[in-house]
Amino acid sequence: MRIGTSISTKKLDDACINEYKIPLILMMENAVLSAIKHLDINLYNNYIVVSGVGNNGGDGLGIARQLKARGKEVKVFIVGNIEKITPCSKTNLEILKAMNIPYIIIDTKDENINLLKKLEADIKNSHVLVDCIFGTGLEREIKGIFKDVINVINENKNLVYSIDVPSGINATTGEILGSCIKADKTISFEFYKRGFLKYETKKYVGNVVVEHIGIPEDILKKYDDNEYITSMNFVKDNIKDKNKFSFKSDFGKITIFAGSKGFSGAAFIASEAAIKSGSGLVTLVCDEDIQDIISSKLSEGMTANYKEEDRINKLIKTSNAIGFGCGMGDNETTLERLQYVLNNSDCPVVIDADGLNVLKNNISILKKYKNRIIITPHLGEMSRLTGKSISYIKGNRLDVAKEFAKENNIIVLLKGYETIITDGKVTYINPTGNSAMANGGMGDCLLGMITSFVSQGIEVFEAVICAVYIHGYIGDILSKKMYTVNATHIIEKIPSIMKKFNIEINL
Ligand SMILES: NC(=O)C1=CN([C@@H]2O[C@H](COP(=O)(O)OP(=O)(O)OC[C@H]3O[C@@H](n4cnc5c(N)ncnc54)[C@H](O)[C@@H]3O)[C@@H](O)[C@H]2O)[C@H](O)CC1
Ligand SMILES: [K+]
Repeated sequence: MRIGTSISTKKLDDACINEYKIPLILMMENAVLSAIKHLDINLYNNYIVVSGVGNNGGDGLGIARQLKARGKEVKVFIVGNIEKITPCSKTNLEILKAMNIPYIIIDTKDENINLLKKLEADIKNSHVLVDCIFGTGLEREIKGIFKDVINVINENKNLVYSIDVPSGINATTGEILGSCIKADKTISFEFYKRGFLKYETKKYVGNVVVEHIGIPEDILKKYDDNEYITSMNFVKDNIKDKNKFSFKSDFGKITIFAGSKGFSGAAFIASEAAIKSGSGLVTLVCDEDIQDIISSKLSEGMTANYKEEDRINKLIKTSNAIGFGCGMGDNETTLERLQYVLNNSDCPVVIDADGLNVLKNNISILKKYKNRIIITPHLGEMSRLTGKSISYIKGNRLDVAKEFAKENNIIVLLKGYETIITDGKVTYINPTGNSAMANGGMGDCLLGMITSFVSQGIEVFEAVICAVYIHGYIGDILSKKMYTVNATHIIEKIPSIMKKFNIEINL
């Protein structure tokens, strides 16, 4: 699914009108019919539509007409300077008049206390309010009567469904411009709006659905911002099929550097996750004093310790992918080991945890190893790497991740709700995963999965995207029945869920 901004929406509109001669009113009607599908008309009978005077308002007037045509009770409020109504909205208003659908204008010029009271009373007698005050055209702080109307809706709300965006959100940045509708559901058109990715907007957007409104694919491609939400089909298309002539070397030989005294669990989880994700040969390199404990648990994996220099050199040279960092310790030795691995390998290297901690004052070393490093920081690690505060990164996650990836020629996976995966040019947002998974070991499991996926012949960037998706997808399935989902629960499920993704494409 594509992510877009107010600017991309405007570009699409212009291209449809000018290049493809598609009249705006036609796209508006497509938007109206798409929205109707999500207004739960089988459940409810009384609707209120609150429209502005822009095209988002026009969508609302069309929705009111279509609801009426389906036998629903509809009351319409139009807020704003009616003289400034856009041509398409005006057309829809004329049709409403002709159909004798009642509407009330709350004009910016008038004294409106009584009308606000009327709105409040009508909301109380309705089932659903459809919010069409502002869409992607919102451009400044909301004040006066607009703010009053939004407050009345928020204070008296029954169910609120917002069209395209909850009125009050800047669709591009996610900034709340003074006041904003708190929607239960947002029915957005063509793009998942970039602004919805900002954590602070989650309480305003509710559930988001994105609907197509008939914009030709050529135009969408032409104005693509290269930012997407990962879809299940993307993952299915990229999971490799195992054919009957395969050998274990075809499915990725990997080495994982992880663990130290007191942190053997991290090493075990990362290695086990890699084995269960389908790597043919997994070797864990760890400190000698934890090697035996891990060996006894890791039935299908091999282990080596740092004293076995020749073996390690061979492993580094022959691996299809290397995972590095979980539970290794934030110290000089870890940094030396990381540099050794990077200097002597030429496969993709996935770096997490202490592998990232030791990089915090040594970022420049990444630049030497073009296009084959994947870092997987959470917000705290990203803050240490970039020197930017956690709150700044939280508010600008997409841009911070993209900039860092571009600057250092690496793939950045910024963990969190809606994990970001970017190489600086193309960006994917992961929609799977949940808070039941927020516990120790989950990052180690993800490192193992990513390293394994990368080793199996899927393009590196795509492999990372798929691993993150499946990791969260398993968590989502398990969390339906489990209050807490641990890394070991995820690991157990990897083979059967991967099969599910794989079978469905081969049916
Ligand atoms: N291709 C598509 O995606 C289509 C989208 N449609 C819908 O159209 C809106 C965007 O419409 P637009 O007319 O550009 O903007 P708005 O309706 O959001 O409102 C603009 C309107 O409001 C005024 N304004 C802006 N900020 C403020 C403010 N803070 N206070 C008061 N007034 C403000 C501005 O001056 C304009 O008058 C999109 O979201 C979709 O819902 C169409 O359906 C066609 C296809
Ligand atoms: K809206």
